[in-house]
Amino acid sequence: MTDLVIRNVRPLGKAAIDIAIAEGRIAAIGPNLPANGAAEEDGGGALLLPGLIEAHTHLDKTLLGMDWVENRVASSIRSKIDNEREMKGVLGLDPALQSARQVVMSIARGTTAIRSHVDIDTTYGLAGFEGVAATRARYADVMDLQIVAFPQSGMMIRKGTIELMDEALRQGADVVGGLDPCAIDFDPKGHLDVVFDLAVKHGKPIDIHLHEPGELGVFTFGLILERTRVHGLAGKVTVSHAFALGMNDYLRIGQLLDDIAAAGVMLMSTGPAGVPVPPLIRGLDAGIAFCSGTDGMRDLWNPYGNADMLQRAQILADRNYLSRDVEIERALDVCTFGGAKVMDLPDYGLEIGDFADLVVVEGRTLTEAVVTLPERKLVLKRGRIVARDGEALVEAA
Ligand SMILES: Nc1ccnc(=O)[nH]1
Repeated sequence: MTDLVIRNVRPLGKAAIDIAIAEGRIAAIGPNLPANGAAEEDGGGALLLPGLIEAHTHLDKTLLGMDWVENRVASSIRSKIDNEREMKGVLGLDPALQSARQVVMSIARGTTAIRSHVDIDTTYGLAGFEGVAATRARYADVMDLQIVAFPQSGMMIRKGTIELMDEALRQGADVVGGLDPCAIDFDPKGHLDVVFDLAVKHGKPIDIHLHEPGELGVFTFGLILERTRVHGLAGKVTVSHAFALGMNDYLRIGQLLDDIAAAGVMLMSTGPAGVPVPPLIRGLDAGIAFCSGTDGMRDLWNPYGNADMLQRAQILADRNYLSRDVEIERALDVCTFGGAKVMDLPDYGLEIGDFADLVVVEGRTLTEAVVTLPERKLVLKRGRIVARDGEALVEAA
């Protein structure tokens, strides 16, 4: 039985058709579909996209909805980590409430799946994980939420963190995180052996923050690729940020991108200004799966971000100096199909049988939508309308 028919939408910019939805999935695609008494929505000739995928953020620590906090921290990663760990307690940040606020903002912007890194450290223990896990349960029918157990303050340099990581994974964290094995943890072999051992023990994928620049990051990449091959984890390992791949040595980086593709390691880039970034088109052409994300937003690291993955596609395209429509569409693809691949989301897409995780936006072409960032007219999760005209239909408080 059909539950909903969305009329006159253009899937990925193609010719206008109707979409029928039944039991949370796309049941039919074609012109003038019968409603058979089901609800109907008029798409008005707008674009139809699969749900946007937020594949890298930090839901546990956004300050959304709280008082403004003046950022006075030095720009080094070490300073940000230490400042944040201290200030979270001072501010009384509540990971369950804060993550709920960002999830609702994401829904309003058309995101239907989120991968969030969540801090695990010896100061707060599993509090962040428990808060975001509560949010994951609360919004389970409107958002796919993956939790990465993330040793933000380091693992080898803070005794007791490994045990907490293990416990978070035992309690249902979905992904094993890691962070700068050399630059923050001062023990690349120790750090990566623990990360890969935890992944094998719990049967979970890996997503490692790698801010390490240049030679240092290239060195760490070698260790990650080696372990990915040895453990047979192709398609299960993501390296986030990967700034080293922006290094100005095209022969070397070209070879490394090919090695990353061959190992089945995936990449996440937010397209930040001011730091080198992995070359998107070269990486995609090498066959690497890319995803993107908002990263930390309105938090103690930086004041920016609005959880809009359409805007993220624009930032990613702009940062990679893309101006041709076909290339800008590839940046959008990273924020839809790329994220779904990295997160291993089943039945994602716009084919019959896929989950009806959908976004309707104005735009003559996909590139125009990336450029103009229209309000999301309709957002559906598993066939249910969860946002309309830019407003989420679920609440945070
Ligand atoms: N970009 C980042 C945000 C939060 N934590 C990190 O380690 N990195």
